Amino acid sequence: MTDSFSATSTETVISPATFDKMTPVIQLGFSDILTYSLGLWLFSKVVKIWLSRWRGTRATSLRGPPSESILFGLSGVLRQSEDASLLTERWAKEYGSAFRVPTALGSSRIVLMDPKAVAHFYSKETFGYVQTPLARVFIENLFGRGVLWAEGESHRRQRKALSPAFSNAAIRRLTSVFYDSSYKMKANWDSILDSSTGDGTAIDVQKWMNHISLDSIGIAGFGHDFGTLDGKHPPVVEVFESMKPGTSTASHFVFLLGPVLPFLLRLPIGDNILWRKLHATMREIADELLERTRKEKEGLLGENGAERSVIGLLIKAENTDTQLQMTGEEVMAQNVLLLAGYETTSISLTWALIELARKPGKQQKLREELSQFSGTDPTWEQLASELPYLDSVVHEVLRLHPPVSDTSRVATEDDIIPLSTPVVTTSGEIVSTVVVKKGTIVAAPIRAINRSEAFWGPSAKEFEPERWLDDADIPAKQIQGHRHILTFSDGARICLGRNFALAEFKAALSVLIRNYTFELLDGPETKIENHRSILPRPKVAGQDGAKVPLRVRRVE
Ligand code: HEM
Repeated sequence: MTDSFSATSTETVISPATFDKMTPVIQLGFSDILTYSLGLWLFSKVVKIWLSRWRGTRATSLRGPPSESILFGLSGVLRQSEDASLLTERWAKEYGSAFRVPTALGSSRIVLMDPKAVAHFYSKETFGYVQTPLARVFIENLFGRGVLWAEGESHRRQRKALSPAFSNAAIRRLTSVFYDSSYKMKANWDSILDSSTGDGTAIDVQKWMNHISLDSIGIAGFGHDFGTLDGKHPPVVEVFESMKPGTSTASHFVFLLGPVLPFLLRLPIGDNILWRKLHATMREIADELLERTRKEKEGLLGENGAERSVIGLLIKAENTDTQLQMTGEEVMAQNVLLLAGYETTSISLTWALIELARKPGKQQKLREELSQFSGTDPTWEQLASELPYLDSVVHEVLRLHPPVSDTSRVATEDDIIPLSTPVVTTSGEIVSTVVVKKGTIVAAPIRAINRSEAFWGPSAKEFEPERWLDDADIPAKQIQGHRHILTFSDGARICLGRNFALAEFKAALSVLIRNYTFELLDGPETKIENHRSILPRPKVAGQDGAKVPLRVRRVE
């Protein structure tokens, strides 16, 4: 038998040119990817139609905005829009609180702006509605098969194993970590102010909120000090800073077509390369930190701190309950905490300083509430429940600027979603339930709901912390989630770190506001834009990169 690939066979020696032709994967051009994608999509469409006819039941034919592109539906329009939540809110007014939005390649997704529907949707998280194939590939590529990736029973087990590390007792113990980071930042700012001659000085607050957030999650999450507040520049910061997703044509295509063709995410093109780099860096950090924590558990290292960290507690609990135990791979995949804890909190702190700089009266009101603490810091209990204006400011920032703007899931089975307010279908029928077929993408638009006038009244887009002190019976109270906002999501996947985030947010803000005043350089009307990063960040218009310079003065 001749081996046709053997270079020793004289009849079958393959020339370099022939070899090139035999390795088409390497030569896949953009048009090839598109052609294959369209072929696959057509095939999946035919199968879907065939399956739905075979099953017999019919989905509710919801109304919605018309498509503007055969290839991308309205995905391109939403992506280009400065604030997609305004479009969502407008469509809800026009088509009702459940409507259909055309997406790539003739597909669509159902958007729910109805409280009963949203509560029903979240109540079926991880069983009836699960991460979309695109999100699943993305999460697995980036973090591995941790709690964010898992569904159903596996998700429940991982959550239960992680929960003690986020209990009130655990967060109370971690509060000193948040203060330590905030005071390290203060020492830096004081020396910047000491060396400046003018009336206050311009400081890029976003950079410092990133430092507080990264050092805090390093110590509190993994028992490791990244040292950014001590002037260190660890590789993870470089990777985080270089993340500017969505800027190349290839990444644009992957973003728009990925929801229907998730395999595009596995190709080494566009942002996929960046995400892989981020994954490699996070994996390296998690490896190192876990190794250290394990050694400390075995008493090989004398440092304290690691055993009270989230991962430290997880490792300590290893072997204590076989039902809840995580595999080594699952513990590693909890590196998701690094990104989850870093991005969201630093963005929220930055927005708090921007909003308070826009409204100096409210900044002063907060300072007055905090003035009872001089020479001492609020305890965890005081932060949690004894400072109503601080609590209002924090929740108002989280309502107005949710770092994650929606929850998109795919139905694992046919479902009937109840509505509080009936909607009119394409045939003019009035329905108070929506029949959804298995495989349909359904979304709760967090940002649009949090900022909707229908729920929060005419001042919904304004920064008004006072609304949290007012016990008015507004429609927003029909929304579940954390304190009637969806910023931390809801249901089985509600943010595990929300109490951690709230303690850090409040501790850091209390130090900042007691010690400094903040002003936008060009006045309260300074334009703030979106900067594309892992999650969208604020930036002062015209700045190069995600910079938010504010004039900082010492409180006299
Ligand atoms: C302002 C700060 C934060 C916000 C707005 C926020 C928001 C969210 C949201 C919206 C989700 C749901 C994601 C999804 O279902 O796709 C989530 C999940 C999660 N968050 Fe947070 N988060 C914050 C801070 C934190 C912190 C500090 C940690 C940890 C230290 C953390 C850990 C997690 C984890 C582990 C999950 C996954 C939960 C699960 O899948 O069961 N988060 N967060």
